[in-house]
Amino acid sequence: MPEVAAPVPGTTTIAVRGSSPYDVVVGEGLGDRVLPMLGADVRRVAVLFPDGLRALAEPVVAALEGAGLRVLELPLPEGEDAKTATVAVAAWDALGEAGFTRSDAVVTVGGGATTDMGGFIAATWLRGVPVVHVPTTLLGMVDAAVGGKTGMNTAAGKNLVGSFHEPAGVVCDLATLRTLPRDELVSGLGEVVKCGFIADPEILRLVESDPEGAADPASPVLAELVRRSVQVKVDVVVGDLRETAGFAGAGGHPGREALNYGHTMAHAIERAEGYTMRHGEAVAIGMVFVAELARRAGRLDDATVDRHAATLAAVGLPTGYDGADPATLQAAMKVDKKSRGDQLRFVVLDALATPRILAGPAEADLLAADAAMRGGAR
Ligand SMILES: NC(=O)c1ccc[n+]([C@@H]2O[C@H](COP(=O)([O-])OP(=O)(O)OC[C@H]3O[C@@H](n4cnc5c(N)ncnc54)[C@H](O)[C@@H]3O)[C@@H](O)[C@H]2O)c1
Ligand SMILES: O=C(O)C(=O)C[C@@H](O)[C@H](O)[C@H](O)COP(=O)(O)O
Ligand SMILES: [Zn+2]
Repeated sequence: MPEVAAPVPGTTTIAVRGSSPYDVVVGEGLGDRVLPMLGADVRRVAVLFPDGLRALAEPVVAALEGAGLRVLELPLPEGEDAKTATVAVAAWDALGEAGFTRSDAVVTVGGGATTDMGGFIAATWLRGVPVVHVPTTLLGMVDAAVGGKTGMNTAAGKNLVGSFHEPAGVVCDLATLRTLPRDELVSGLGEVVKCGFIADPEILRLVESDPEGAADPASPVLAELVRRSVQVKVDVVVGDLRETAGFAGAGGHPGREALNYGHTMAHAIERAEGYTMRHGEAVAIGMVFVAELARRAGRLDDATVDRHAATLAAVGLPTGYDGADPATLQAAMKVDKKSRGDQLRFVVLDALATPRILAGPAEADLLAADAAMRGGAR
């Protein structure tokens, strides 16, 4: 039985109390927290990481080997290049060759692309083996590693193949953010700001009052933003893991779909740009677009709409896009998972922290919001 690690001072544990409960720990120097999360029966672990992040994966590998587990290292391509069927097949082949069984597990070390793909491989191997995520980007910590959405892209679009597979635990070691390039950290702030708009306005206040601290891995402001954003995500997913509440009409709140705020347009832009734009940057633009759409549809007040671009720009996120034409973006949005038949469905705000669904918006409103998006700063 692995020993339970003593709490490190300054470490926060956020319990995810769903049908498969697990903890998200946030703090510094948490390398020893992975082992106890794996469970007592695990004999062998596949550690998946982008090849360029070997230095961050090695201490995790050493800790597992030091505890007597056998480790299979599986390097993945960088970033979005990992989220392909070819990479999934190669990983399944490697697990098969090594004879991985249900007493074995997966650990991911990397950004959201790595946790998405590693989570998908864990979800599909033998119909599901345990996975512990060690996110090393801000975006991975506050969003991708938590909540069990896993997946990859196909030629038709972003995240179109995947599954819900909750992790056995998530270790957010803030020390890993020190090597993260600033642009990647700022990209993660796109999802942080999203959490502020859909659920926790204190996040917006913290970002607006100290945008420098928000982007500084050594700042207590960033640590507080991580804790608050994880809490937002946890609160949403425990109520609607499989994203079905929006259709049950749960008091108008769209359930897990709320976390998709800004993502309908973001995923369309990412696809149009061949996945070269960072996800959090695309989400920032997507939120500006959908706030404008909500204004045009008479759903959201001017001050809250304008706050989107102001807050995002304060941390250096883009607020406009003038690439692919409106028809191309609209066609890409049609394959979004929120669509039903030919009808586009968007998460909009009716007020701050009041996410709701806007189904089948008027074509004139879509075009006006698109035009407004093209006027923003990149
Ligand atoms: N499953 C979900 O709920 C969910 C939520 C949000 C986003 N996502 C997905 O997450 C992905 C984006 O994740 P991301 O923004 O973390 O990007 P990413 O995983 O592509 O990582 C960005 C880059 O940073 C590098 N990197 C990671 N950690 C580092 C570190 N500590 N030091 C130096 N370099 C480091 C990576 O190798 C990569 O090159 C997208 O595919 C998105 O769809 C999933
Ligand atoms: O966890 C969720 O649910 C989210 O929607 C979080 C998003 O930030 C994330 O980008 C997610 O992968 C998008 O989901 P998708 O179902 O539109 O692929
Ligand atoms: Zn996202």
